[in-house]
Amino acid sequence: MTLQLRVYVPPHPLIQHWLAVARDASTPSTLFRSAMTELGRWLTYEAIRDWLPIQETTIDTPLAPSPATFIDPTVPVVVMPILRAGLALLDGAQALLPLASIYHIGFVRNEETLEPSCYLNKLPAKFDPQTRVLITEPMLATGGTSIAAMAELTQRGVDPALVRIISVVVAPTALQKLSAAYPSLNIYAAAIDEGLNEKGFIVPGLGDAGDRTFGT
Ligand SMILES: O=P(O)(O)OC[C@H]1O[C@H](OP(=O)(O)OP(=O)(O)O)[C@H](O)[C@@H]1O
Ligand SMILES: O=c1cc[nH]c(=O)[nH]1
Ligand SMILES: [Mg+2]
Repeated sequence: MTLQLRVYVPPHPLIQHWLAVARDASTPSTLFRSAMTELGRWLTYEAIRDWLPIQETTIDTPLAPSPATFIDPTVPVVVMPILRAGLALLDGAQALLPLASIYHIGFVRNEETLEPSCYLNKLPAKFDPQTRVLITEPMLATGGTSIAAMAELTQRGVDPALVRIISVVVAPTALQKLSAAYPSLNIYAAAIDEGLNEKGFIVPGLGDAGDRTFGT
Protein backbone atom coordinates (compact mmCIF):
# COMPACT_ATOMS: atom_id res chain seq x y z
CA MET A 1 0.00 0.00 0.00
CA THR A 2 1.43 3.41 -0.95
CA LEU A 3 0.71 6.13 1.54
CA GLN A 4 -0.21 9.61 0.42
CA LEU A 5 -0.13 12.76 2.52
CA ARG A 6 -3.69 13.82 3.27
CA VAL A 7 -4.67 17.47 3.54
CA TYR A 8 -8.16 18.20 4.88
CA VAL A 9 -9.73 21.63 4.42
CA PRO A 10 -12.92 21.31 6.48
CA PRO A 11 -15.80 23.14 4.75
CA HIS A 12 -17.01 24.73 7.99
CA PRO A 13 -18.46 28.27 8.09
CA LEU A 14 -16.79 29.04 11.43
CA ILE A 15 -13.39 28.09 10.02
CA GLN A 16 -14.02 30.21 6.91
CA HIS A 17 -15.24 33.14 9.01
CA TRP A 18 -12.24 33.21 11.35
CA LEU A 19 -9.87 32.70 8.43
CA ALA A 20 -11.35 35.80 6.74
CA VAL A 21 -10.89 37.80 9.96
CA ALA A 22 -7.27 36.61 10.26
CA ARG A 23 -6.46 37.39 6.62
CA ASP A 24 -7.84 40.94 6.73
CA ALA A 25 -4.92 43.39 7.01
CA SER A 26 -7.10 45.81 9.01
CA THR A 27 -7.74 43.25 11.80
CA PRO A 28 -6.01 44.47 15.00
CA SER A 29 -3.78 42.17 17.04
CA THR A 30 -6.38 41.51 19.77
CA LEU A 31 -8.96 40.30 17.23
CA PHE A 32 -6.28 38.42 15.25
CA ARG A 33 -5.49 36.44 18.42
CA SER A 34 -9.18 35.63 18.92
CA ALA A 35 -9.43 34.46 15.32
CA MET A 36 -6.41 32.19 15.76
CA THR A 37 -7.81 30.75 19.00
CA GLU A 38 -11.08 29.95 17.23
CA LEU A 39 -9.22 28.41 14.27
CA GLY A 40 -7.20 26.34 16.75
CA ARG A 41 -10.39 25.11 18.37
CA TRP A 42 -12.29 24.15 15.19
CA LEU A 43 -9.30 22.68 13.35
CA THR A 44 -8.53 20.58 16.43
CA TYR A 45 -12.16 19.44 16.58
CA GLU A 46 -11.88 18.25 12.98
CA ALA A 47 -8.40 16.74 13.37
CA ILE A 48 -9.10 14.56 16.40
CA ARG A 49 -12.33 12.85 15.40
CA ASP A 50 -10.72 9.58 14.26
CA TRP A 51 -7.41 10.08 16.07
CA LEU A 52 -8.20 10.46 19.75
CA PRO A 53 -7.85 7.01 21.37
CA ILE A 54 -11.08 5.56 22.74
CA GLN A 55 -12.15 2.57 24.85
CA GLU A 56 -15.43 0.72 24.49
CA THR A 57 -17.06 -0.42 27.72
CA THR A 58 -20.43 -0.85 29.41
CA ILE A 59 -21.94 1.46 32.00
CA ASP A 60 -25.17 1.42 33.99
CA THR A 61 -27.56 4.28 33.28
CA PRO A 62 -30.23 4.84 35.97
CA LEU A 63 -32.41 2.51 33.86
CA ALA A 64 -30.29 -0.16 32.24
CA PRO A 65 -26.82 -1.23 31.13
CA SER A 66 -25.60 0.64 28.06
CA PRO A 67 -22.59 0.39 25.76
CA ALA A 68 -20.33 3.39 26.30
CA THR A 69 -17.27 4.99 24.71
CA PHE A 70 -14.67 6.88 26.75
CA ILE A 71 -11.40 8.59 25.84
CA ASP A 72 -8.64 6.07 26.59
CA PRO A 73 -6.46 7.71 29.25
CA THR A 74 -3.65 5.15 28.84
CA VAL A 75 -2.58 6.32 25.36
CA PRO A 76 -0.35 9.44 25.50
CA VAL A 77 -1.67 12.52 23.69
CA VAL A 78 0.70 15.41 23.03
CA VAL A 79 0.28 18.89 21.61
CA MET A 80 3.44 20.47 20.17
CA PRO A 81 3.16 24.20 19.37
CA ILE A 82 5.90 25.52 17.07
CA LEU A 83 6.89 28.89 18.55
CA ARG A 84 6.16 31.59 18.18
CA ALA A 85 3.12 31.56 15.90
CA GLY A 86 2.03 28.04 16.89
CA LEU A 87 1.20 29.42 20.35
CA ALA A 88 -1.69 31.31 18.75
CA LEU A 89 -3.51 28.02 18.03
CA LEU A 90 -2.66 26.40 21.35
CA ASP A 91 -5.49 27.74 23.56
CA GLY A 92 -8.12 26.43 21.15
CA ALA A 93 -6.43 23.03 20.93
CA GLN A 94 -5.90 22.76 24.68
CA ALA A 95 -9.56 23.57 25.35
CA LEU A 96 -10.49 20.34 23.57
CA LEU A 97 -7.53 18.28 24.83
CA PRO A 98 -7.22 19.35 28.48
CA LEU A 99 -5.26 16.24 29.47
CA ALA A 100 -2.69 16.43 26.66
CA SER A 101 0.94 17.09 27.53
CA ILE A 102 2.26 20.26 25.85
CA TYR A 103 5.82 20.11 24.53
CA HIS A 104 7.12 23.42 23.15
CA ILE A 105 9.57 23.76 20.29
CA GLY A 106 10.84 27.04 18.85
CA PHE A 107 12.04 27.71 15.31
CA VAL A 108 12.86 30.91 13.48
CA ARG A 109 13.43 31.26 9.72
CA ASN A 110 16.47 33.12 8.47
CA GLU A 111 14.91 36.00 6.49
CA GLU A 112 17.39 35.63 3.59
CA THR A 113 17.99 31.88 3.28
CA LEU A 114 14.55 30.89 4.72
CA GLU A 115 16.36 28.07 6.57
CA PRO A 116 14.83 27.33 10.00
CA SER A 117 16.92 27.18 13.13
CA CYS A 118 15.81 25.67 16.42
CA TYR A 119 16.23 27.85 19.52
CA LEU A 120 14.05 25.92 22.02
CA ASN A 121 13.38 22.22 22.37
CA LYS A 122 11.42 20.93 25.37
CA LEU A 123 10.77 17.46 23.89
CA PRO A 124 11.54 14.39 26.02
CA ALA A 125 14.37 12.06 24.92
CA LYS A 126 11.88 9.35 23.89
CA PHE A 127 8.14 9.11 23.20
CA ASP A 128 5.97 6.01 23.66
CA PRO A 129 5.46 4.66 20.09
CA GLN A 130 1.65 4.92 20.59
CA THR A 131 1.84 8.67 21.26
CA ARG A 132 -0.55 10.85 19.28
CA VAL A 133 0.99 14.24 18.46
CA LEU A 134 -0.97 17.30 17.34
CA ILE A 135 1.35 19.99 15.95
CA THR A 136 0.04 23.56 16.00
CA GLU A 137 1.73 25.58 13.24
CA PRO A 138 -0.36 28.23 11.45
CA MET A 139 1.86 28.65 8.37
CA LEU A 140 3.34 25.89 6.16
CA ALA A 141 5.29 27.99 3.62
CA THR A 142 8.51 26.44 2.28
CA GLY A 143 7.90 23.53 4.68
CA GLY A 144 11.38 23.90 6.18
CA THR A 145 10.14 24.49 9.72
CA SER A 146 7.55 21.71 9.76
CA ILE A 147 9.98 19.18 8.23
CA ALA A 148 12.58 20.04 10.88
CA ALA A 149 9.94 19.73 13.63
CA MET A 150 8.80 16.34 12.28
CA ALA A 151 12.43 15.13 12.34
CA GLU A 152 12.69 16.05 16.03
CA LEU A 153 9.61 13.92 16.72
CA THR A 154 10.47 10.88 14.62
CA GLN A 155 14.02 10.63 15.97
CA ARG A 156 12.40 10.34 19.42
CA GLY A 157 10.19 7.40 18.40
CA VAL A 158 7.00 9.12 17.17
CA ASP A 159 5.17 7.33 14.33
CA PRO A 160 4.43 9.97 11.60
CA ALA A 161 1.08 8.25 10.92
CA LEU A 162 -0.01 9.28 14.44
CA VAL A 163 0.90 12.95 13.87
CA ARG A 164 -1.61 15.59 12.78
CA ILE A 165 -0.71 19.17 11.93
CA ILE A 166 -3.29 21.91 12.32
CA SER A 167 -2.41 24.90 10.20
CA VAL A 168 -4.22 28.00 8.98
CA VAL A 169 -2.76 28.69 5.55
CA VAL A 170 -0.60 26.18 3.68
CA ALA A 171 1.37 26.53 0.43
CA PRO A 172 1.82 23.82 -2.23
CA THR A 173 5.63 23.96 -1.78
CA ALA A 174 5.32 22.83 1.85
CA LEU A 175 2.77 20.15 0.99
CA GLN A 176 5.04 18.66 -1.71
CA LYS A 177 8.01 18.53 0.68
CA LEU A 178 6.01 17.07 3.55
CA SER A 179 4.40 14.52 1.25
CA ALA A 180 7.80 13.29 0.04
CA ALA A 181 9.29 13.10 3.55
CA TYR A 182 6.25 11.95 5.58
CA PRO A 183 3.62 10.38 3.30
CA SER A 184 1.57 9.04 6.22
CA LEU A 185 1.08 12.50 7.75
CA ASN A 186 -2.35 14.16 8.02
CA ILE A 187 -2.78 17.94 7.81
CA TYR A 188 -5.88 19.96 8.73
CA ALA A 189 -5.82 23.47 7.26
CA ALA A 190 -8.23 26.38 6.86
CA ALA A 191 -6.97 27.02 3.30
CA ILE A 192 -4.48 25.93 0.66
CA ASP A 193 -3.11 29.11 -0.91
CA GLU A 194 -1.60 29.81 -4.34
CA GLY A 195 2.09 30.00 -3.52
CA LEU A 196 4.97 31.97 -2.07
CA ASN A 197 6.36 35.41 -2.89
CA GLU A 198 10.09 36.15 -3.30
CA LYS A 199 10.43 36.58 0.48
CA GLY A 200 8.93 33.16 1.23
CA PHE A 201 5.59 34.58 2.39
CA ILE A 202 2.38 32.76 1.54
CA VAL A 203 0.18 34.59 -1.01
CA PRO A 204 -2.50 35.74 -0.39
CA GLY A 205 -1.77 34.36 3.10
CA LEU A 206 -2.22 36.49 6.18
CA GLY A 207 1.20 38.13 6.57
CA ASP A 208 3.55 37.33 9.42
CA ALA A 209 1.55 35.18 11.82
CA GLY A 210 4.03 35.59 14.68
CA ASP A 211 4.22 39.38 14.40
CA ARG A 212 0.46 39.75 14.06
CA THR A 213 -0.17 37.52 17.09
CA PHE A 214 2.29 39.26 19.37
CA GLY A 215 2.06 42.82 18.00
CA THR A 216 5.74 42.98 17.03
O1 LIG B 1 7.37 26.66 6.14
P1 LIG B 1 8.41 27.66 6.45
O2 LIG B 1 8.98 28.32 5.22
O3 LIG B 1 9.50 27.14 7.34
O4 LIG B 1 7.71 28.87 7.21
C1 LIG B 1 6.80 28.72 8.24
C2 LIG B 1 7.34 29.26 9.51
O5 LIG B 1 7.67 30.64 9.38
C3 LIG B 1 7.11 31.37 10.43
O6 LIG B 1 7.97 31.40 11.54
P2 LIG B 1 8.96 32.61 11.83
O7 LIG B 1 10.35 32.24 11.46
O8 LIG B 1 8.41 33.87 11.26
O9 LIG B 1 8.91 32.65 13.41
P3 LIG B 1 7.73 33.18 14.35
O10 LIG B 1 6.67 32.13 14.38
O11 LIG B 1 8.44 33.35 15.65
O12 LIG B 1 7.25 34.50 13.79
C4 LIG B 1 5.85 30.60 10.76
O13 LIG B 1 5.38 30.90 12.05
C5 LIG B 1 6.28 29.18 10.60
O14 LIG B 1 6.83 28.63 11.77
O1 LIG C 1 3.40 33.84 4.96
C1 LIG C 1 4.12 33.48 5.92
C2 LIG C 1 5.18 32.59 5.76
C3 LIG C 1 5.90 32.23 6.84
N1 LIG C 1 5.59 32.74 8.04
C4 LIG C 1 4.57 33.61 8.22
O2 LIG C 1 4.31 34.06 9.34
N2 LIG C 1 3.86 33.97 7.14
MG1 LIG D 1 7.35 35.25 12.02
